[in-house]
Amino acid sequence: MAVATVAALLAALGGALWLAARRFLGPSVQRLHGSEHSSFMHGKTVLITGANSGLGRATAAELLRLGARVIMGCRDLERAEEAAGQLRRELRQAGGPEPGPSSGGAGELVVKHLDLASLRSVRAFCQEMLQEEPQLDVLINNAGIFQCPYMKTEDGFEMQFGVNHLGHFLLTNLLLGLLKSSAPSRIVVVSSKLYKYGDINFEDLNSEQSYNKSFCYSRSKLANILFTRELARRLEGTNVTVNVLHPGIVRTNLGRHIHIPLLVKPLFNLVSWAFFKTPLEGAQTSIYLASSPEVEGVSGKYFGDCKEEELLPKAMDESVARKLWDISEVMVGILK
Ligand SMILES: NC(=O)C1=CN([C@@H]2O[C@H](COP(=O)(O)OP(=O)(O)OC[C@H]3O[C@@H](n4cnc5c(N)ncnc54)[C@H](OP(=O)(O)O)[C@@H]3O)[C@@H](O)[C@H]2O)C=CC1
Ligand SMILES: CC1=C(/C=C/C(C)=C/C=C/C(C)=C/C=O)C(C)(C)CCC1
Repeated sequence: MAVATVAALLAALGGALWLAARRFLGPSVQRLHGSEHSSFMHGKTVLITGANSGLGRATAAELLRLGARVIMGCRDLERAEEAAGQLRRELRQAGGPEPGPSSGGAGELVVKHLDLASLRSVRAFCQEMLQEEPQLDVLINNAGIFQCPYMKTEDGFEMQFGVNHLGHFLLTNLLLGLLKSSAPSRIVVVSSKLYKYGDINFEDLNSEQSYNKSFCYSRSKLANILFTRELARRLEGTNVTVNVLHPGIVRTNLGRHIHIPLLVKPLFNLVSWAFFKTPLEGAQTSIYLASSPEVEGVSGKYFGDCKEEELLPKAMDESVARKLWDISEVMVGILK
């Protein structure tokens, strides 16, 4: 008995040491543009949805470091201002570009209210953008909600489809004119590998007949990819590109709706700490698509770990993409 206990303790200790070594001694994140500050994105204005947390926050931090002017489109202004304050402090401490009248916007961070679960909010946000912003070089559709209980948006859409797809669909469409007049410009869409388990059921897009939270998340992420491919087709010849990515499995707040019993939570935390990407690691493909000259002119493609990847046929079905576009236009009330 004593031998078994000692063996179990030694195994646990060995496991913990191995995990710690993996985290601390493993390769640190390979930053795309080096660890030094640069003016790579100087003069560019970037809008990131959901930039107060996780991948969006890490993407904002890196693009600021590269000299961009970043607009954070967030639903909770208090959380957003808190994140913005931290980002500004981090940038200052690291000696990044100091925003001011002569900086040309470099390192400037702007917070704006945007609730993607409300078409009214999306419209008001875009109106403000069009009034105040003379240019928009990069739009990053990053915000997302994962496996929430059945809920509806202000306009009666199932929440995951409403926020992850429809809110961003309206946002992008209302900002297209500004993106076109700022060309060359880019749109980056954050999807997920879990798209593989989704289907577009046109008969019940709001999941009123049956709701499966995993399936609905996957469906919304498949919609992100179909939207990207249809938009790329529509944007041919405009010098506005649109690409979609999966970030890998990343330790963020996305799992907030997953219920884990209190007693096993520390174990889940340990596992996610050891095996998930950090937000900075997960954000690399978003940063790459937003800023790298390597993808200039590339459009309609799917990326992971900063490389193009193949899609399943269901994500490349042009007739489904067109039908989804048409129905989404009706759902969000875009008048032609
Ligand atoms: N983490 C992962 O492993 C993976 C993430 N992804 C995708 O990455 C993206 C970013 O998620 P991640 O950083 O992980 O998760 P987080 O939960 O950390 O960030 C999500 C962001 O989206 C915002 N958001 C949620 N609902 C709305 C809304 N109605 N209006 C405006 N903003 C909203 C959140 O705001 P608030 O803080 O106020 O809630 C938050 O800022 C998502 O699209 C997700 O699907 C894809 C694959 C894997
Ligand atoms: C980080 C973390 C959690 C897990 C989150 C997960 C598992 C998120 C998965 C997201 C994926 C795979 C999204 C794909 O699009 C827990 C266990 C909730 C609590 C401990 C901290």
